[in-house]
Formats: sequence, C-alpha cells, structure tokens
Amino acid sequence: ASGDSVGESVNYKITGIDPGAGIMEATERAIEDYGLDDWELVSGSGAAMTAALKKAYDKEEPIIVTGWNPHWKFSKYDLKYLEDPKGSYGGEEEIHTFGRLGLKEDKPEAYKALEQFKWTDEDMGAVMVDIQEGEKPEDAAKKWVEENRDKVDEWTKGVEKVDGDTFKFVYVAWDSTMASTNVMKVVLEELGYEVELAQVEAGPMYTAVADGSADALLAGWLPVTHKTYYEKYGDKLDDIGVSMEGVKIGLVVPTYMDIDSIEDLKE
Ligand SMILES: C[SH](C)CC(=O)O
Repeated sequence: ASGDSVGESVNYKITGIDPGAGIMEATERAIEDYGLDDWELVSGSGAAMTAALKKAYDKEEPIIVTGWNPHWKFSKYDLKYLEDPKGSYGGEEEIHTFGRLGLKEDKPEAYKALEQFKWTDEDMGAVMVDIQEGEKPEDAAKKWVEENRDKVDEWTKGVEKVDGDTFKFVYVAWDSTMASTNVMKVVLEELGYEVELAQVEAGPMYTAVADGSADALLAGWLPVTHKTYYEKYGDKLDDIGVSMEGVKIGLVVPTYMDIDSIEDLKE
C-alpha cells in the first residue's frame, strides 16, 4: 500500500545474485553498516535477479537489487544507484585479468593478448545487450569482434599465432563476464588456440586459476568487490592487467521509487 515504508513495500528483501559474488559480501556489509536489522539479502543468480527486476518493473512495483555497471539493465530500464554515504560498496572499481602462475612462460602469445585486452563499458554493453536479446554468447562475441576489428587488432598487435594450443577460461555466469570471456575466446581462437570455457561459481573460479587447473579468469573486480578472494588467492595469481576501468557495484532501484540513499531503507 502507498503508506507502507520502503521496507514493508519489498518485504524487507534485497534481491541479490549468486551467494559467492563479491557484491553479496558488500551488501551484507551495507546491511550491517546502515543498521538494516530487519532486512534480508536474498541470494539466487544473476539471471534470477534480472527476472525479478523485469517482473517488478513491468508492474511498476518496488524492488531493490544488487546491481553493477556495466550491465544491460541500465539500457533497458530507468534505474538509479542508491547513494552509499558510508561507502560500504567502495567507489570506482577495475576489472583485472588474472592468469595462473607460469602462464607467461607456457603460453606467451595468449598472455600478450590478455595483457593488451582493454575495452570500455560501451564495448562490453553491446555484447551484453545482444546476448540478453537472445543471441548465443559466442555469436554475439563473434559479431562484436568483426565490428571492432581495429580494437581487436590492438589486442593482438605483435602476437604470434599458435597451432592448436589449448586455453581454458573459468567464468561465473555474470552477464558482464559472459561477454568478456566469449569475446576473448573468439580472439584466442583467431590466434590458433583451442579455447575451453568452464562456467563455475565465484570461489571455484579463483581456486581453478590459483591451483593452475585453468589458465585465466577475466572477472577480477577490485579493489573492493573481490577483495576477500584476492586476499586469499592473490599470491597464487598473476595479475596480467586491467581490462576495464570505471566500473561499480551498489544497490539499484527503478527511478519510480522515491528513495535516493541506502539510509532511506532505515525508515
Ligand atoms: C559482476 S558482479 C559485480 C561480481 C561480483 O559481485 O563478485
């Protein structure tokens, strides 16, 4: 009912994603920091979160989700981040590429391409929107590579081709990571690699690169989102480089909700 508090209007629930995601740890921290004692963070998956967002948005009902940029939801819906005056979500983040120790010696060509891999949220957004609109991730990636040959040529500048070497990426089914991992699969295949993609949860994504059973991951969100994973595994990872700057995480709501800050959830 309109007289309800924002908490009552969403049954004091924040709709999250997979439990291992760093944004979930950051949201638990926000619940603590802002004293949101009656509130519950509901875990699920990236897909379940966007399905719940669509359902609420289409009926202009209140909903609060764990959100991040880049993400196609911002081009599909009118959304806003809740201000985070206590800084529970940190500030601007970078997406790092982490390789297993020894990768530079074993697969120098792939390593150099990963070092040179750098793109913008618009680039990634184009792939994400195509996937969200029904294109297979690999087809959306192929289309982007063909339409952005100049950028891809920068990534592969000075990189020798190989003949059938294997390469294994691990990734979590976050829309942003599916876009980057499928694009780099196409790029490494053009260099002659046999590329395998393994979809895993966030913890296993880090342990696979740390124990060397996978070659690389493209979703190292730092300094805040994956701080815990980096503290645990950082000494067993090679930080190959930053593929994107200026990304962010936080709580996101439709603009039709008249709240502006995480503080407003306290009422
Ligand atoms: C792509 S999501 C911000 C990643 C995460 O929360 O761990």
